[in-house]
Amino acid sequence: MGKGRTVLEVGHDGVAIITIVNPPVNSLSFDVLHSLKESFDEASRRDDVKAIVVTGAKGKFSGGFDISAFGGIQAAKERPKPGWVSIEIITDTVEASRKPSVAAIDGLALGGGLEVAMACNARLSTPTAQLGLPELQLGIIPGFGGTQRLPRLVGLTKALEMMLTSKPVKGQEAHSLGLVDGLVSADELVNTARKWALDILEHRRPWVASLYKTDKIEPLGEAREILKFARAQARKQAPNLNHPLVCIDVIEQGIASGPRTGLLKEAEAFDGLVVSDTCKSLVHIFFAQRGTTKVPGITDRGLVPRKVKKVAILGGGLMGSGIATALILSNCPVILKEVNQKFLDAGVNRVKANLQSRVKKGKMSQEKFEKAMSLLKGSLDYESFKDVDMVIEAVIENISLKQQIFADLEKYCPPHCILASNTSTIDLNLIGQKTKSQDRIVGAHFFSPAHVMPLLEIVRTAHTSPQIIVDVLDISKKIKKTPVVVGNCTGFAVNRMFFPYTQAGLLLVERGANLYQIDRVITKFGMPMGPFRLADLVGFGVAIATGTQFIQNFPERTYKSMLIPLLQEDKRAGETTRKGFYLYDGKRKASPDPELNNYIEKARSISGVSVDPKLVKLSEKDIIEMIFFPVVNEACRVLDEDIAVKAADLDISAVMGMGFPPYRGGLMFWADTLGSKYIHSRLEKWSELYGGFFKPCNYLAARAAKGIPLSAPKDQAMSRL
Ligand SMILES: C[C@H](O)CC(=O)SCCNC(=O)CCNC(=O)[C@H](O)C(C)(C)COP(=O)(O)OP(=O)(O)OC[C@H]1O[C@@H](n2cnc3c(N)ncnc32)[C@H](O)[C@@H]1OP(=O)(O)O
Repeated sequence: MGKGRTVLEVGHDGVAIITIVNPPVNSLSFDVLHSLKESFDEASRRDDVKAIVVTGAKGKFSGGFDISAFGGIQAAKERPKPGWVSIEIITDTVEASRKPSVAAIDGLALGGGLEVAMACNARLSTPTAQLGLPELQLGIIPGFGGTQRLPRLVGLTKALEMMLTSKPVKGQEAHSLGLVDGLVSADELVNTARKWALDILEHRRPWVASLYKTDKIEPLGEAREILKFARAQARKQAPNLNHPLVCIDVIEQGIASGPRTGLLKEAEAFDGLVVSDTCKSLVHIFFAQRGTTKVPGITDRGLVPRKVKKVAILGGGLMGSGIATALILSNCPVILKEVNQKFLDAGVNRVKANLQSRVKKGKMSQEKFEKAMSLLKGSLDYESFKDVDMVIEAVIENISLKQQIFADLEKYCPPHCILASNTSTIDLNLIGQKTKSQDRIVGAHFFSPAHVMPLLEIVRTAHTSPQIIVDVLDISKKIKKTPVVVGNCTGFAVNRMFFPYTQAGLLLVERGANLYQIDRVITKFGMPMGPFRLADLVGFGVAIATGTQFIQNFPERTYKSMLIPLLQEDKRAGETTRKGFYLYDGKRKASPDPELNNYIEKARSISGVSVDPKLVKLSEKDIIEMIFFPVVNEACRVLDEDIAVKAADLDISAVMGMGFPPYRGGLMFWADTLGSKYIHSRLEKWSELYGGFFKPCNYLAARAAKGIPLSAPKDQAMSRL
């Protein structure tokens, strides 16, 4: 069975409508591309066809090249010659057709989809359609002529912005940029496009080949300045990535040597990038992100999510107000409950401040701000909880307080209501102990700031009903969070994986490694912050509280350093006190503190360890491995205990919860590029030298023994073990 096609229909007016059909997003598979060429050839041949309209089925023009075909391209021994799509099909067949063509764009025209549209002689779109070239997000560059045509349609600066940020523009903006020639409502779209195509034929409208447009392109000297600036920006923003620079080079080639040379250079560069590790990693992340909502035994039962029309939040602190902000931003009415008027006012003001900062940045209109605020109601009692569909508890981490709250909720909320807790450390079974509603108790673990961070851990206990999980998955989609369904344990998936990150840092520093060098190397690897800068940001109060949880639950593998408590004792509690591992100025700029050595020496003597010359001169590679392999080891335990459903979910958790660089494919994907055998042997060695903290877990040992990837599903691995 083929993967999609185009359908050609010729009307009485002599206009051939070529429709791209490949659900769900009409992506351009090779079958679709071949069929597009055949449809154009047929339309050119047929005497009854005067002009052509290209459109997409069911309100979507096209989501671009078929990303699921990348794997095949990467594995293929022989590949078609560069440019057979961008030159032979898109340029020499579509754009060079003897009959004028108009793209009728509804829904989306992304990547290859927009590139096909740009090769047509005019474009019409609905005001809300999304148009963009997001290829860089996948580690490639536009490969169907986008690097050449977009600058010629919208100018170099805007084209660079659209490609380098991968952000689409809406039809309305596309029109003002000159990317589309007219805005039309969805019902009128195809009919208007038909007339437009005939108008071109009859010279009532211009017949434009975008590839040869010159009016929007700056003269070469000026263009080179703009490109130079873009290069500097790209190097600064993504120092580990090469493909943004390749994209800029390809654009430059087209401006300097002409668009056809540019097309060829684009095709060659695309062919090189599509097989790169960066592309493989980012494509993995693309599918892994969409895969988190597929939970075996839960989402395959045909359950339909129930509508959540109103949510109550308990606690207006940092987390509660952030969660309330996320909900009202997605048009969901919220009741925010606090224990007294002062706290309630503070909570409502936090929500207000969150939204106002959007208004200030120009991301939100005053009207939308007022609309969002009108969805928030404060409350000091449970009276208004009678008709809520979901409650999210976000009070301080105190077991008996939470137990009381859940017992109250059972009394005041309707029986269908989802009872969620945002706890990050307390066992959900304990929280629900005083209720008979264990089946509707679920964890909704947001990350701070909750209205900004994209991840939501949905924590299920052995009693949580599948319907509740399906409901919360649906809510996460509505509030634009990526959900990961995890099991109930200390730290769930993200905090559990994150814990050894700082621990490894502390162990190394006590044995003589340079703290600031560790942070530098880890940041260079691609993390937003190294373990020490992060600990400063989170604050030592939280670090010590979490540490206590881990010592209680995982004593055999928790490294008990006194460094953080010693600093805390001296009122150096991290960034909020302007002193932690670093010193902070008024602008939050961190600088190293020579006095830190005194604390390190004290901690060293308490731990009874001495400086190890090997650890004083660690290479960058060693630092990366000694910090991250314990993280990988913990992730293996998380998988072994079925806390996470699949390794790809941990990749997404690492990328969205920890800031692990997506271009390395997430934690487990990255680990598999190094191999289970290698990781195991390194950990084994270090555990002999430095103790149980590094000891490889059984899951890792078993896979290393047979050379099985860490991310291979358990059932597949079992058959090989
Ligand atoms: C040579 C060319 O220059 C190269 C290219 O064109 S590369 C491709 C460029 N295009 C893109 O990057 C767009 C990628 N897609 C997206 O951003 C989003 O999917 C979207 C905006 C199109 C739709 O978003 P949304 O409505 O939230 O639905 P979403 O869940 O993401 O996607 C729906 C399904 O379509 C699939 N899909 C989306 N775009 C696809 C694509 N280009 N190829 C293959 N499958 C695609 C998704 O995997 C998902 O499948 P699933 O239901 O089995 O999980």
